[in-house]
Amino acid sequence: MASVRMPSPRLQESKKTTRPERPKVKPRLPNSPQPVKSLPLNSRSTGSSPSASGRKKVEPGTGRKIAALKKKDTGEGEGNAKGKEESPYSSKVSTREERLSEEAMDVRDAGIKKDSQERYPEVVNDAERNKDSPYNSKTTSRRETPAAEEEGRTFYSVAYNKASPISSSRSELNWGDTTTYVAKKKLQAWCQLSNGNWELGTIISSSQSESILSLSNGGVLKVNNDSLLAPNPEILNGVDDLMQLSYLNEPSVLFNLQFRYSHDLIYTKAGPVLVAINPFKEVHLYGNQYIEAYKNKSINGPHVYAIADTAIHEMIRDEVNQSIIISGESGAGKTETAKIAMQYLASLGGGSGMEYEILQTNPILEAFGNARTLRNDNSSRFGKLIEIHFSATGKICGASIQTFSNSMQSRVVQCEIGERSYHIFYQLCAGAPESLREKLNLRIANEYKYLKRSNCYTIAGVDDAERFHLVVDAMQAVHISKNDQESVFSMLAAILWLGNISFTVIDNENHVEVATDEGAQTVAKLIGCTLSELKSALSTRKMKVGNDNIIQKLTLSQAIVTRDALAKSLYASLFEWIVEQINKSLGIGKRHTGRSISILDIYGFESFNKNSFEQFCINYANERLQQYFNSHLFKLEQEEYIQDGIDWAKVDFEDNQDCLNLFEKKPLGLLSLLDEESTFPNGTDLTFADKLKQHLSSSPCFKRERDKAFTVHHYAGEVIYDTTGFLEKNRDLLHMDSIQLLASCTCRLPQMFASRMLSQSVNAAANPYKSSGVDSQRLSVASKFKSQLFQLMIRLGNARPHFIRCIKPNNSQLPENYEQGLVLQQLRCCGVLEVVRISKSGYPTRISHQKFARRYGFLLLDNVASRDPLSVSVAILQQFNIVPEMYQVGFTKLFFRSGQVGLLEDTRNRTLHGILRVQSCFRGHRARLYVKEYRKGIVALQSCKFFSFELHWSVSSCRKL
Ligand SMILES: Nc1ncnc2c1ncn2[C@@H]1O[C@H](COP(=O)(O)OP(=O)(O)OP(=O)(O)O)[C@@H](O)[C@H]1O
Repeated sequence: MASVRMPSPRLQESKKTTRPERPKVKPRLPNSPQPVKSLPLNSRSTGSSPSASGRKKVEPGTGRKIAALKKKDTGEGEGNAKGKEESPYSSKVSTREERLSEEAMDVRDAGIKKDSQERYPEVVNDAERNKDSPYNSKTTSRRETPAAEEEGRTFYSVAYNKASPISSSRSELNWGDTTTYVAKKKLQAWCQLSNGNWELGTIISSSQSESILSLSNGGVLKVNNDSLLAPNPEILNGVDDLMQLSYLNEPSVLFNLQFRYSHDLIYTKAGPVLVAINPFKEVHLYGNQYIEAYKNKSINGPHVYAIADTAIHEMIRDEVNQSIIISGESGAGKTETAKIAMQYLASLGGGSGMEYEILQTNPILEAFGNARTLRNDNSSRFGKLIEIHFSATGKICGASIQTFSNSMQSRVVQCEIGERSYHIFYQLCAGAPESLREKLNLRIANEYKYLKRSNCYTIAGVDDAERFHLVVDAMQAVHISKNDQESVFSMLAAILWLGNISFTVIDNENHVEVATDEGAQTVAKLIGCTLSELKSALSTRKMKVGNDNIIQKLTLSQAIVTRDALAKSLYASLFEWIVEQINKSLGIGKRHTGRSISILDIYGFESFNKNSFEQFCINYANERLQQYFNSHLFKLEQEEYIQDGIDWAKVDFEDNQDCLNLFEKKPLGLLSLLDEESTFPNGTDLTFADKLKQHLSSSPCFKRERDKAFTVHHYAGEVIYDTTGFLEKNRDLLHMDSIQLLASCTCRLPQMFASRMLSQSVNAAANPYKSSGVDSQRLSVASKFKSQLFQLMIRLGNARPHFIRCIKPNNSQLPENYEQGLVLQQLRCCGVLEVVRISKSGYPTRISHQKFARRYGFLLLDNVASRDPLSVSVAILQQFNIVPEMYQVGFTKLFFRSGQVGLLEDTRNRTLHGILRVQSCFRGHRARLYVKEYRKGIVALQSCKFFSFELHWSVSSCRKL
């Protein structure tokens, strides 16, 4: 943890010159008793208050508008809506006397409901129905909900009480010294269960150190008081920005997201970050109606559209490039989110036809770069940055795509049981027309050994043949000619047939010869070489020893490695070539302004039971992105503080430079040592692991493990890497004989691939990590990845970022299933909790002086009617003895440390609660007096009537007589 205490020359300068004088806050007089209109401050009632502590104002009506759009989309009827609005309060049956005594309470509840519905209509209505919500605990009575913000309401005076200062140690709720109160009021708190999940429990008894809580399943739990965390007021359930939470602890963040997710509100802001939870089902949040609504600003709740909208407007207004950085683990929804953002940009910047081409790149890239994995049926095995360029008038005029991959090609020859190779292979086998099938000698997928190994050929609900036609159409749209398309399909078929090539052992030393079968013959035909050239390239190796050229026969295992390396290399080159063709087609038009919006869809941090080279590269990339993310967030915070003239030097932020040094340092960093070991002919995964332990043990982010493993302390947690396969994957060698084979082919694509490989190996000669011998060592995979990453960081550095963090709620890819532990782990990994932490360590709650004065001014003893909001605010801070470290007074706003406003809010609520009690007592008393008088009057009247009746009776009886 690096505590950043930078001198702020800009701040100091502004202090001298432009800065208006900051209000002087009188030092607190610790021992002077302060009469304050409140109940004890250290305690809070059952977590419910209409807090306005949030930094951002909730847009009134946003949810209602979303709900209205949803209804329009789904055709939901009016009756339903009415049903939803039914209040549990309206059905309450009570006697007149009860109603009289509860009048004050009813007014209060109505206030809350009105306030809630105005602020979060969709959430409040649903909340009432959602009995399973952890917030809707049965033990929490609505009657305990404190009063709402209702400025116009008149209150009577309240009992005075001595104020307890809000101490710095109480930034989170501390139960220690409020035990009796806590137990008596049935307060709630977050407690962690043995399975790691958090639950909201009701405190039934509490001592100095421990509390006993009752849980929703009827069980009880004894926990240490220190482990209890404060819940947020109920009114904050489902807020659309986590920063609005008074208590920014993990369970509160988790449950707020869950609350929204359960209402199909999959997007939530975490300050500057958009959190998107994968619904794994169709949610009615997209389409033209929504695009129009976001465009017209008639709704502005958190959404990918809102992010894209901000990006496009800021690009035009400030003439600054923008980037939308989407990350998350596999299956979290990054690719879908990227498509949604592209859809919005295409809709806003469309008109030239280019937007259609850009959208058509998706089916191509998905076909060639996505595959079914155990975690995602449509998993992208590469990262991509799509940069969309705009003309001066804000119209799309071009785009370019950059891809990032670390050994994506290995999937071509091997993938796990139940997974698939790249979609395009299955699409080609299923959808190629007859003429193409004949030309390529195509078979069905399960006749190819490369596809057969994982024993998975189809994906539920996906028609590969149909997809093939979509890919062909998309290729057409991005101007890949019919000839080129055919060449691409020939390469794909050649790769498949390569896998079917078999070898015959010809001597005792296990040397082999390529069998002259259908496999070899078809490959030779498809790439345009002779059968003998192919056979020699796959079964022999030419070597130069001194001045002599020697031909060495390969053993079976060497031949298989050579064949597979050729297949992988062909696929990697083919993918690169396709991206290049797309880029040519999307080439930037003449009306280019130099302004762009880049969408980055990149794999998130990964930590599995077994972590290999792929996770090593991915996590390294994420460390870089995290540093960028942190420095950006920190910068944003800093800007706001400076703008308001407050001292921002007290904000800490997590610096991951040590971890980056561990990866990047030369010559003794993980990447350098990996490249060095990869070039040693005798280097093995074990010698690599030993070298790491020998040289890097002093790094704070490195830990030795047994055998071939080592641990890295990443920003998102510790990951144990197993070095098995590291060297081979990093070398990604292609035998020079194979390159020469491709160079000698008559077909255009293999020729082109070969010349590129040769030029890369020439360039690599200038690289200190070049390989020796005749093998073509292009740049090592890790080095190539690192240089791609540096290019990416340069591009991002020139743009203003917008972050979207995708979260996978469960591993089964099922809707309505929210696994707390899984979500929490991702929130940590993707930096959402870091945002929250940075905010917590700074001053996350910001309230304008006007709003603060209006909300809390009535608590002051003095008459403040004539005073300006700033001095009212300062007076409130003084009266409540809020410790100066807990807040800063800005020019326009007050900045509070986390939890401070929650405490102030409690005071306000208790005060209002007291007022209501006094009101109800008074009204009860008045009502009783009234009833008494009334009864007296009736009795008097009745006695009169009785008298007159008696008189009447005696007169008429007399008459009868
Ligand atoms: N907004 C959404 N609405 C509906 N379904 C979604 C949404 N986002 C994602 N999904 C579902 O989740 C699946 C996985 O999403 P996606 O492929 O975008 O994940 P990813 O994060 O890109 O994964 P990977 O890193 O493996 O490529 C999609 O195929 C889709 O079924």
